Amino acid sequence: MDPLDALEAVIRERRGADPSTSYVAKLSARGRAKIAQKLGEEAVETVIAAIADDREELTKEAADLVFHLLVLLADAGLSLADVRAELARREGVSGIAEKASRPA
Ligand SMILES: N=c1c2ncn([C@@H]3O[C@H](COP(=O)(O)OP(=O)(O)OP(=O)(O)O)[C@@H](O)[C@H]3O)c2ncn1[C@@H]1O[C@H](COP(=O)(O)O)[C@@H](O)[C@H]1O
Repeated sequence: MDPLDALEAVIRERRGADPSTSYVAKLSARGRAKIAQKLGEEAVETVIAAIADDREELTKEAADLVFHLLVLLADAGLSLADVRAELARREGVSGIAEKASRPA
């Protein structure tokens, strides 16, 4: 199984766990605004690592960012499948536009 799909499944399961033993449950219990705030903080930390050209830190912050995005998506009842479908739709749209702009 893809590691992101596996993490998404764990997050869905842990949302209902005991907040004293689960970070996902604890954060989810604090509500959508708090989850979104954490995502924003991780995004800022990712930007700082990128600007500092610190590849090791950027990798870690990117992992934190993706993890918190998955927690937010789960809270909103959305999934990676929804994001993949949107990306595929855009790829389809741009693919059609690219073909249309090519000379016959
Ligand atoms: N991948 C992660 C993961 N990445 C980051 N984090 C947590 O995200 C938090 C971010 O750090 P911060 O210092 O910003 O946050 P904090 O101080 O804990 O919280 P605040 O009080 O500041 O809001 C840390 O507590 C990290 O442990 C994660 N917590 C859990 N997972 C995975 O999620 C799954 C479920 O975890 P549990 O819900 O804990 O069982 C497991 O597979 C875990 O490996």
